[in-house]
Amino acid sequence: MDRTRRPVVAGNWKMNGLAASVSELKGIMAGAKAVSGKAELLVCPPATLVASFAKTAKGSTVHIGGQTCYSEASGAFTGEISAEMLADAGATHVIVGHSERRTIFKEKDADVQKKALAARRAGLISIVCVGETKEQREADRATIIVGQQLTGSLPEGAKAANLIVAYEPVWAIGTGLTPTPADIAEMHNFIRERLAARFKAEGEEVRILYGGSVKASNAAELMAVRNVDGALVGGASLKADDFLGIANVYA
Ligand SMILES: O=C(CO)COP(=O)(O)O
Repeated sequence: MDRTRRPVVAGNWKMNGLAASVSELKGIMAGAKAVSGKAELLVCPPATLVASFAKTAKGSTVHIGGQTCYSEASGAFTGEISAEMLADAGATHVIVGHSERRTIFKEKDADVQKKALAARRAGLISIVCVGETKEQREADRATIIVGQQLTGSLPEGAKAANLIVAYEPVWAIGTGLTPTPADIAEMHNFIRERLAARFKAEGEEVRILYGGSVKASNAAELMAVRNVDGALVGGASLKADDFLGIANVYA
């Protein structure tokens, strides 16, 4: 397993979770001790829970993040939440450019890049998501698409301390399907090369997460792939036991 970079196991709760879900966060905090020192744990609940979760997790080894942010710091943008607001609520990270944001909310690479820059302005670490659709992979265009997304979405001058990349093939999200370890290795190596070409030494240090149907039963195999520096987990992050089953790969 590649341990030159500190792994991150991140949970993206998507539009799931109510106040009572703090019990799952507490369960994650209790189990986090086994992996602390070896991997970073991050929970990204819906925006309504960021402040309370950050308060609950304060002093623990579990970080709290947002799932998106707007590029402006404040103003007449009804319904939006800025990176500064997430930071003020206690978040340390924010996911940007998730495929659901790109598809359902029509976010373009340029929007994602602005959000990543906003995250940096606010002192947050951005997790920039990229990934191809099934049709694009079948047409042998997966690396072309991911290359374009990286070019358009990553902020200039990124440092490993404020950027994480997540490779999430759209067809693997919530489907139970995953690429083969060989396909993941090929894509993560490609992303690493692009990061190194653009950000030089910093690009070698940026963590590259894999996301898409990660669960406890496949985590060991997927996390063992070269240049896979952790996981971005959807469905299996909602229950503490499931999430810890993945994180424990690094225990
Ligand atoms: O979209 C994801 C994480 O951001 C992955 O979701 P699943 O783990 O449910 O496939």
